[in-house]
Amino acid sequence: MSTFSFLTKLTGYRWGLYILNALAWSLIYLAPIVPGLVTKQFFDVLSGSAPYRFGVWSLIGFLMLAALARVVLILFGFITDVQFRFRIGALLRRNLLRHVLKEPGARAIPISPGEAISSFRDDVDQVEETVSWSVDAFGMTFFAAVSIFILMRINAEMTLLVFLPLVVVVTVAQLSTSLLQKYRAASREATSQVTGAISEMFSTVQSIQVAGAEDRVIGRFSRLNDLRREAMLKDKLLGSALDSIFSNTVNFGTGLILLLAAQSMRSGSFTVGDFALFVYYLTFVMQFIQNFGKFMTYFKQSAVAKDRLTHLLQGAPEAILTEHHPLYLRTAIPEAVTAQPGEVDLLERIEVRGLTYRYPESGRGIEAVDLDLPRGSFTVVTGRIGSGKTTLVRALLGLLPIQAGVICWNGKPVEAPGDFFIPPRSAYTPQIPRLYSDTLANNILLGLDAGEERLRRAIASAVLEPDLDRLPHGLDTVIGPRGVKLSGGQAQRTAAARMFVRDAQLMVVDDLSSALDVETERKLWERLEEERQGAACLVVSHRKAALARADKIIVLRNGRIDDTGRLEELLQRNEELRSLWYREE
Ligand SMILES: Nc1ncnc2c1ncn2[C@@H]1O[C@H](COP(=O)(O)OP(=O)(O)OP(=O)(O)O)[C@@H](O)[C@H]1O
Repeated sequence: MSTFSFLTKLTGYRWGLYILNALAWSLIYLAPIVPGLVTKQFFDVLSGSAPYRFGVWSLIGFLMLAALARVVLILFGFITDVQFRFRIGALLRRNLLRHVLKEPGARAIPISPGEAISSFRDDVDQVEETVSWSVDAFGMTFFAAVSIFILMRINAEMTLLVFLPLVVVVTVAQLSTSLLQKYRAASREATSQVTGAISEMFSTVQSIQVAGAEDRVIGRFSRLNDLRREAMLKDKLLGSALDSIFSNTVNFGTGLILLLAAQSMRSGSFTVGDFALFVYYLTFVMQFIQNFGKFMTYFKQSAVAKDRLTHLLQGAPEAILTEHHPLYLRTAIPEAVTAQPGEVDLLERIEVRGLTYRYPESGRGIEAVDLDLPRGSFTVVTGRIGSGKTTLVRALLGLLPIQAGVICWNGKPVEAPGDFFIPPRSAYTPQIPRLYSDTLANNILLGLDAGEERLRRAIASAVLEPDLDRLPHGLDTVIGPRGVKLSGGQAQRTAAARMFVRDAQLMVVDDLSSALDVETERKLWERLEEERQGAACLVVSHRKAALARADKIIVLRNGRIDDTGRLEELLQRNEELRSLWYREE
């Protein structure tokens, strides 16, 4: 999509407001035409070149009125401008965020969070700025056309001399914009790198300290800042050089006009009023030239911004960015519709055939995995480190975009696993849980309206009660980055409680071994058995307590199924399982 059609589609979100805005700004830019003519009349009256029609005070009154009208118009123009640009900026951010949230977890954003924040903030601002400046371009062009017409009628030769610099400036700007575009992209990139580095440093403070890497990290940060300074300097220098060319070319034109006007006035072909009109309009023409150049620069810069925003889409159609959706600025945002237990198709059986996902970066992952998860089953996926266990559960749940294979729920193919495998159909305890700076209860519920009893049951199933007693405010203790820091095991059990409270029909648990000692693990599986009410469990584990309980064990090796069966059979015939089992011992 070209930058022009991108901006047009975005503008189309609020055509009415845009037209109102363009109208307001066109009037604001056209407004000086009237005081210009009044000024001309004023001087012609004073110098006796025009008949005395209005008194001097009426002329002053006209000028005041024109100024007042312009002030009111500018006020109106600012209101329409702010209303319009806020809406298109918000739409762009909304569409991007929605796309990011819909992507499978592993593909959410192709850059660091810091860089993504930069892009959401600066690139969207840039696009907003360009669309907003387009109305100024219209207004200024109208003004230029009308004033040229009036001035040409007075003195065509001099008028050309006023507008000649314009052609020069526009040409220079056009020639240098590709260079400016390059510098702008480099400076944005360098800024993102710095923001990204800050975000990485803050999130890994402990690792940096443990590794004694402070000096190296600061050194790298300093190098990134140097690169940014260089890139910003080039960008700003070229921008300012262009600005200065714009204004000085016009100043040069002004000088020429003054010389020519003096000569014609002496010869009597040019009145004082004409002179006043030329000088008066010239100020605005200067503004037009500078601002038009600025608009063209913005336009080029928004091409860079658009490319960076498109990069965040990771190959999805660009049209996503400009899709029209409600923003709910004045009305309440509708509640998200989530299915309740009992409203979804009750699980009978999940069948997975040929599930394949290979990480593009390493070429490793899983290949042609088949899986059957009947209602009430307890399936354990096991294998060595790196055999593909996590990849398998994440691909099944739609957290990785599967490259081949089909997943069926009760015989019906699941089109978008990421949207489908959510509570109350499924719930998941990942290997590395994320906790938020909020109370323990809110971390478990995450907005779910579950009631005290269900929450207590989930905590018991996750064997989290002993930890609860030790927290200063129990369930109301603030945990996470800004609160009490939980141990790795406690964090994982909190994540398990988060899964249990959702009463899902498929429960997926990725390796709880670091969260549980042998005794606690036994308790957890026992309580799960009592509470799960027929839910199917898919558990990644190499621990005996889980393997011994499994209806079926799936042994993965190098991303493929090595064998499947019950523990006793596999211990007899599968070398891989035997080595895992006895290593545990
Ligand atoms: N983000 C990634 N990018 C590239 N390769 C990856 C990525 N994540 C995992 N892999 C590779 O894919 C393979 C399977 O990884 P996976 O995490 O599924 O193994 P696992 O059996 O769950 O290991 P563990 O027991 O350590 O959890 C490994 O060889 C790993 O190196």
